[in-house]
Amino acid sequence: MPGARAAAMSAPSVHVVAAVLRDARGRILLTRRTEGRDLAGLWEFPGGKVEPGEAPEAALARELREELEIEAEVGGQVACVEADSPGKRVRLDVREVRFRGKPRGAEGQALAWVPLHKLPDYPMPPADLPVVEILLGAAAD
Ligand SMILES: Nc1nc2c([nH]c(=O)n2[C@@H]2O[C@H](COP(=O)(O)OP(=O)(O)OP(=O)(O)O)[C@@H](O)[C@H]2O)c(=O)[nH]1
Ligand SMILES: [Mg+2]
Repeated sequence: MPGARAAAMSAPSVHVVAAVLRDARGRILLTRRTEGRDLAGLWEFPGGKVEPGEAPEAALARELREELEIEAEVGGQVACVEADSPGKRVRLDVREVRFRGKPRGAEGQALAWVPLHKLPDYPMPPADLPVVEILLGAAAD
C-alpha cells in the first residue's frame, strides 16, 4: 500500500541514547534484552529512550541509574545511527560514559564485559552493527 509505505518512511524516529562503558581492562559492557520486549535475547549497549523535554545526557544518566544502578558522567559521541527497528525507526545515539559503582542487572538482564575484538560474536540489533564497526576501527588506529 503506497500510502502506508510513505507514512512509515516519514515517521519520526525515536531518539535512543546508549552507553559505551569500559572496565579497567578496556572491555565493553553489553546487556541482554529480557524476554517479552522487542529484540529479546539480543545484546545491546545499555540505555533507552529520551523522554520529551529531556536532554540526551540526562536521559542516559537516568537510564543507567535505573538499569545498572551506576552514576554516569556522559562524554562524547561515538556514533549516531538511524535504523529500522521492529515497528519503528530508531536514532541510536551512542556516547562514551565514565561511571562510578559496580553495574548490576537491576531489571534482571544479563551483563557481559566483552573484549573489543569479541563484540562481533554477540548477536545485536541491526542498528548496533555500524557502531561496533566504528569501535573496532577506532581501536585499530
Ligand atoms: N538501549 C538500547 N536500545 C537499542 C539498541 N539498539 C537498538 O536498536 N535499540 C532499540 O532502541 C529502542 C529503545 O531502547 P529500550 O527498549 O532500551 O528503551 P527503554 O530502556 O526506554 O525501555 P522501555 O521503553 O521498555 O522503558 C528499542 O526499540 C531497542 O530495540 C542498543 O544498543 N541499546
Ligand atoms: Mg533500555
